[in-house]
Amino acid sequence: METDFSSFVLAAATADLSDEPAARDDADAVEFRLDLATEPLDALATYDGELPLIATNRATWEGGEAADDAARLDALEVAAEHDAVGAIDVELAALERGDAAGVVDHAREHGTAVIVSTHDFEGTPHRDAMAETLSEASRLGDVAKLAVTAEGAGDVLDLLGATWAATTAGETVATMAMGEAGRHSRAVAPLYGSRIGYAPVDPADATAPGQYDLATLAGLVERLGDV
Ligand SMILES: O=C1C[C@@](O)(C(=O)O)C[C@@H](O)[C@@H]1O
Repeated sequence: METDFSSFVLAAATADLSDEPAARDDADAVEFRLDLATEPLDALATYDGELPLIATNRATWEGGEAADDAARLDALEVAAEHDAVGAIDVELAALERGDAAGVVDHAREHGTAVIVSTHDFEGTPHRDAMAETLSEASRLGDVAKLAVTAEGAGDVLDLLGATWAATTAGETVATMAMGEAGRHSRAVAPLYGSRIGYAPVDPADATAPGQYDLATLAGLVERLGDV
């Protein structure tokens, strides 16, 4: 069933679907990193957990481990057909290169939401550039996701500003600043409109720099949301 991103979705990010029972108390979904898993399609085929899945098969050129070939996108298509998969994640760069349009169409035919993502592992782009990236991604998918690398609090402010501006313009976005300086963005970005947070069940299994563990992020988001 298509995942609804009209309110915040906390995703337990993992390469191992056997994490799902441990994530149930705190997460709304599981992000299954196919690129980090062994035999991911077998794991998907036998998945019988309660939480809906977000299927991601991140290419090496975007910080993941999947080879840049047709098999990467084929696996995402297979994932999109699975009932438990409520959303797939496709890189904006793959869509701009013209590789991934078929995956998006396929997901839509199967009632699966599409997250269009961009990662900057070097820094935080200028606010105008972030705004442009988010609006282009939201034109192509259901959620526009932008993960940047913050070097200081100013970078986080820029990201939060871009998040709020996009949200008030009617875009559905998910944003986070990677790295130590950006860590708190993961807790506060939902207050500015970010609709997805990612956290590993076990901090040793982080899928990006600066992530909180799942229970910590769930607690922070909940308490900040109460104000
Ligand atoms: O794109 C994202 C966001 C992320 O990079 C993060 O910073 O939490 C973690 C990834 O697993 C996920 O696919």
